[in-house]
Amino acid sequence: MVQQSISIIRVPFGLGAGRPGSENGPDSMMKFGLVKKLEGLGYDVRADYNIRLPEGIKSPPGSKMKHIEEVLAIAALLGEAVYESVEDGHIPLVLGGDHSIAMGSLAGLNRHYSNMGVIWVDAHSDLNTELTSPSGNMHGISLAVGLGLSHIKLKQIAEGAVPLKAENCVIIGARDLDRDEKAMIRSSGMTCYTMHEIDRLGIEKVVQEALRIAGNGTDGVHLSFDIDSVDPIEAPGTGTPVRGGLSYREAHLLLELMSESGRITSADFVEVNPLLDRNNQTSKLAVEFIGSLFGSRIL
Ligand SMILES: NC(=[NH2+])NCCC[C@H](N)C(=O)O
Ligand SMILES: [Mn+2]
Ligand SMILES: [Mn+2]
Repeated sequence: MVQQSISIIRVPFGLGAGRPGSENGPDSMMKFGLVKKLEGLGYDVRADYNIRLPEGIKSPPGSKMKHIEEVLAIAALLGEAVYESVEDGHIPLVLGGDHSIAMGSLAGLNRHYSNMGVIWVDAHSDLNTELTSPSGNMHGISLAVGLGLSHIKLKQIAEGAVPLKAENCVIIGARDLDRDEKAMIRSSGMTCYTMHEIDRLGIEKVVQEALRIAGNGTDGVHLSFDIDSVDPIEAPGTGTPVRGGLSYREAHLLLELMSESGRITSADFVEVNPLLDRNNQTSKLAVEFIGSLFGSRIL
């Protein structure tokens, strides 16, 4: 990380997911010592943003994509908060909430950075569009929105935001891709390290390559970390778990390497669902992982 002050942005919003609970993620991560952990690592921590849905926003029933108005309202408010905090010189740390909120992070950051790279750590690719989504859940389209592949554009969320360049985007940890998402990955020119590549190359090589690709010629690198990238044995508290994910150590090493690189300029931690968790294992794990991203080490 390049700066010394972190702005925690809580987004207690879960309507982009198919099942409730991720709206409790931010409070749960805060409860399990996130601020203390970051302060212990030497950061000045502020947690003054809490992004809530304004009253009266409700999508009309019957549309294919569910809760689209709510998702867009949250994204606009989050975009403002992220932009403000990065302009003020803080590192934005966005706590979800479901992964649809990443649209807001990407849009807001895009107003500050002129050419941003993105590393998307996820069991999924979130590259459906409103035309291809099998579920109608908005958390499955957020990266597509970032890349300008959806009808929803970043510039409707934050004025002046331009789409990400696919060649600066990298997915790590994918193992559950819908048919049209696979085609999208192939045709878009982005890089996707599925679990297969992680098995073959090792997580260290994959992360070094990802940092090189997302960092090449870019003026910022955003990490969007979906906790379902991690194996459900370690992270059961999430709405769309998929077996065969990152091990506990692989996830830590990934974040330690990102920290060491000094290239990550903002992050989302999303899809922690305390309602589905076992003894708060997943919330506690997320706090540990955020620690690794911000410099916590074994020795
Ligand atoms: N952020 C997530 N957990 N996304 C899960 C997406 C699952 C599936 N691909 C869909 O479009 O509905
Ligand atoms: Mn996701
Ligand atoms: Mn996911």
